[in-house]
Amino acid sequence: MREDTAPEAPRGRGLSRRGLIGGGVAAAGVAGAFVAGRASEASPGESREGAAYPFRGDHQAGIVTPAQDRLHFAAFDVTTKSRAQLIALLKAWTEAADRMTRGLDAGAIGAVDGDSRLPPDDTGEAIGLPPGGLTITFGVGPGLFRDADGKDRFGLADRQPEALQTLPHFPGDNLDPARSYGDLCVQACAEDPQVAVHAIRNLARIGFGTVAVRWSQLGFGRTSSTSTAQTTPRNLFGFKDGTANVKAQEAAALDEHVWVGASDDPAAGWLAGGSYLVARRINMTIEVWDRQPLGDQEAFIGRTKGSGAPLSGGDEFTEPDLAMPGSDGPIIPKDAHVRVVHPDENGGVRMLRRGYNFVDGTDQLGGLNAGLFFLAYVRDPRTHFIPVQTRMAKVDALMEYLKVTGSALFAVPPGVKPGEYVAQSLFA
Ligand SMILES: C=CC1=C(C)c2cc3[nH]c(cc4nc(cc5[nH]c(cc1n2)c(C)c5CCC(=O)O)C(CCC(=O)O)=C4C)c(C)c3C=C
Ligand SMILES: [Fe+2]
Repeated sequence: MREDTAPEAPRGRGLSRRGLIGGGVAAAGVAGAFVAGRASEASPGESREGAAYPFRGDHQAGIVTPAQDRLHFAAFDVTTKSRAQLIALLKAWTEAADRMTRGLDAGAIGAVDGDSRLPPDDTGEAIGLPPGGLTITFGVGPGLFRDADGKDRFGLADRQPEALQTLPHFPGDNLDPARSYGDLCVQACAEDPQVAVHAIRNLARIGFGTVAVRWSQLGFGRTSSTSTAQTTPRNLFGFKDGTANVKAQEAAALDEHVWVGASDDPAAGWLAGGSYLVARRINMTIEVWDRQPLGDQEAFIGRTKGSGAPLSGGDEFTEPDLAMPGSDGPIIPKDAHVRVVHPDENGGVRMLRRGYNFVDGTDQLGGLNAGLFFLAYVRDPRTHFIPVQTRMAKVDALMEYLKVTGSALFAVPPGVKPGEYVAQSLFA
């Protein structure tokens, strides 16, 4: 077995590296901050195929990191009863994730250099590919703490955050349990779908016998910007999405709305510097939407389809004027999405959205099985998500075109410091 002694300076393909040509990847720094763009002239705030983001830092990468174009998200059930085995898995996942985000093979031996009588410690489909801006973000679900009968599973029950509970049933929810919940989650984002899939596949492989994939979701065409340097992408309704998102540059807003504070929950001090991740698989009835007049589509959203400007005027980044009168009530209708979810109508709360479009083939009627895989990071789902979602489900004009088929909530531990493993503070 060969040791990979210099992971920061990989030694070529067979040397457990995938596609490194030159340049370097810094070993330390803020997780998710831009480190190096080898294949391109990427600048801070932009995400490119050659980019590599440090896995370790104060916060996990993949939250404020400029949203990459591709997603593979997986939720896992923990199948072991052993706390030691669970911790061993988290250590192994940490090591593999750290390596893969550098563009290295998941294991030190690699996909093709090992003993031919043994399975390789990397699956090989990312051979030759650059790091692809890969970030891997881990979360823990309510089921990790207590089983369905409320029994403590791993001696963690007294550390379960108050806010980490199964989300309530909302009007419009049509949940498939096979697309919902989970004890652990992994969000892999990259510019190349093969890099994201490779990451999830190898983590699932490493977890064999300890965890089992419960559900997973592929996504494309990020439906949010998380950096002011990014242009705003479009969702499958054709509208710019992410304009008013919380962005990486808004340090005060991140502290107020995204990062869990040290005194937020006395039982869950381990989560300080982390966040909560809401995942909702939202099917969109594309074909019905496509038959709506342009003016109606814009009224449902509250913004113009072309520029993304609010119906009250200005450009994309002009604040909506919710009081401006129109010919029949306010110019931004009372049930328009941007009004219903606007902070001014929701006690000032904001969220960091990081969703992706999905198309999972066609349904039985020949319609696209498509929609938005909604991901949002919030400081507390009880204040920052549940009330907004409740209001949306009751009054939002968009709801007629949406069906929520999957739902999950995870606590996302703080960043992994050098020498630590992911979620170490939970087990300390
Ligand atoms: C409960 C939270 C939200 C869900 C669920 C949700 C679903 C959803 N949204 C769109 C399209 C757009 N959303 C936009 C803005 C926006 N959406 C939410 C929350 C949820 N959306 C918030 C908090 C905001 C920002 C509001 C603000 O601060 O002004 C927009 C406008 C552009 C933008 O600001 O991003 C669009 C378009 C769809 C299609 C959808 C479900 C499939
Ligand atoms: Fe929205």
